[in-house]
Amino acid sequence: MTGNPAHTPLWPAPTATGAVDATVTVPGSKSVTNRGLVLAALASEPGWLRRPLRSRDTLLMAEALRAMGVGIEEQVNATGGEAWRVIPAGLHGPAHVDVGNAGTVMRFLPPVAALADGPVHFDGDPRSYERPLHGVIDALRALGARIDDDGRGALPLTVQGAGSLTGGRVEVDASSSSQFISALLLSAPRFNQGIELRHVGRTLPSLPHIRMTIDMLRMAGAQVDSPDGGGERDVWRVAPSALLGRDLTVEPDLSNAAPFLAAALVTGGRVTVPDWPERTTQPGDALREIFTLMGGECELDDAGLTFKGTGRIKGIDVDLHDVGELTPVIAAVAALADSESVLRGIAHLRLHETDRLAALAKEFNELGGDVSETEDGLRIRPRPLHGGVFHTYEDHRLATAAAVLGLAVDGLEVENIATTGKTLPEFPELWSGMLAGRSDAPASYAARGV
Ligand SMILES: O=C(O)C1=C[C@@H](OP(=O)(O)O)[C@@H](O)[C@H](O)C1
Ligand SMILES: C=C(OP(=O)(O)O)C(=O)O
Repeated sequence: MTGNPAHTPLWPAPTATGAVDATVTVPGSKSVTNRGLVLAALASEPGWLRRPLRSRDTLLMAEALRAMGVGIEEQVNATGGEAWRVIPAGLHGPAHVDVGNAGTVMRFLPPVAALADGPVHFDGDPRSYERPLHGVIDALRALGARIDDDGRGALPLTVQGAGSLTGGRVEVDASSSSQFISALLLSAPRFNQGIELRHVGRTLPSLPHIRMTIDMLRMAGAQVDSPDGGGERDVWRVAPSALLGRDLTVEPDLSNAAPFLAAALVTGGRVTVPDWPERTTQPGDALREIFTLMGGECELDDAGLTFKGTGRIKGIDVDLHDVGELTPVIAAVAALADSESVLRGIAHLRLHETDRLAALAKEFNELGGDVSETEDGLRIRPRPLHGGVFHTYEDHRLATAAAVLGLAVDGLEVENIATTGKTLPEFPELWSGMLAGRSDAPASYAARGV
C-alpha cells in the first residue's frame, strides 16, 4: 500500500444516467491524520487516533515514525471501526524514510528527525525531488541542525539527528508551501528554546492548514502565539514544553468530499456527507460557499452536509489561494458550467503532486475544452467536451476531477485511477456506490461505533 501503486488499466469514468441521490461516508482527513501522528509521536505519553485515514500518505507517515522508533498499533473493532494507538519512544537513527510524494511527510518529518539520535535518510518518488523543501532545510540549519543534501534545497537528504535541537528565532519564505510553517511549528515544543518563526515571503498559501496546525498543537497542550490569536502578523511563537498524549477523533476529509458534492451539482441531484463537522479548520469546508455560488444549495444538520444541485451550474471568479487543493474538482465543475470561470491565487499549484495548472489545461483542452493558464491560475470557458483518455500525472486530485467530468462526458477514460490511493484508496467503489444510489455504502462512523 505504501509503494507507488502500479498503473491500473484505463478506468471508464461512468456517466450519470440521472440525478444522483446518495449518502457517501468519506474517510478521515489526510491533513489531520498526519498532524495527529506527528504530535502523538512527540508526546510524553501514549495517545489514540480514531478513524484515521488509511491511505498511501498516512501509511508512509506511520512507517516513517516507526522507523525512528515510535510504536503505532493498528486496532479494528468488531464493527470495522479503526483506531491507532501511538506509543512515543526515544527517536532513533539510523533510519530510512520513504516520503512517496506526500508533502506532509517530506516537510513535517525532517524537524522530527533533527531530534533523533542518529542519521535519518529521506527519499521518495521522482516528483518528490522537484517539490520545494528549502524552507524547512534552511530553517532547520539556522536552528542548529546538520543536514546533508545536494545543495538544491530538495530531496534526497540526510538529517544528522543529534538528539536535540537548539531552536529559537528563524525566518522562512513559505510562499511556495504553507507546509514549511506547519512543519517547523509541529516539532517546535520539543526544541530547547521553542521557536519564533517569521514568514518573510510575499504571499502565504493555505492559511486554514496553518490554523489546523496551531489548533492541534494547542489541543496537545502546546503554548502557541499566532497572528490569528492577536500576535504579530506573519510571526508564530511556540514555547518549549512537553506534549500530551491525546485521544483524537479524525474528521472526514472534506477536500475528498469535493468530487461527491460536485456530482450533486453536475447531475442536479443530492449527496449527503455524514459527520461533516460544524466547525473545522479544513479548507474543504469552503466548498459549501463555493459550490453554492456555482448554483447549488446546501444544508448542515444531524444527518451531515446535504448538497443539492439545482440543474444550473454557474461559472465563478474566485481566489483559491487559501484552499488550493480544491482546485482540480472546482475546475471540472467550471468546465461544465454555463459561463466562464476564473480561478485565481493558485500559482503555487505548479509545485504540487504535478504542475496542476498545466495538467488541467492540457487534459481539459484535449477533450475539446478551452482552458488557459494565467499568471496565477486558470481561465475556463465551457465548451462541449468529447471522450478520450484523461492523463492523471500520478495526482489523486486530477483523477477525481476527471471522474466529475466523466459524469457528463461519454467515453472518458481515466489513466491510473489507483493514484487516488494517495488519500482515498476506496474512491472507485465510493463513486460507483454513489451512482448506484446504494444504501450499502459504508455506514457512518457513528453507526460503526468509533
Ligand atoms: O498542511 C497540509 O496538510 C496541507 C497544506 C497544503 O499545502 P500547500 O500549502 O503546499 O499548498 C495543501 O495543499 C496540502 O494538500 C495539505
Ligand atoms: C497538495 C496536496 O498534497 P501534499 O500533502 O502532498 O502537498 C494535495 O493533497 O492536494
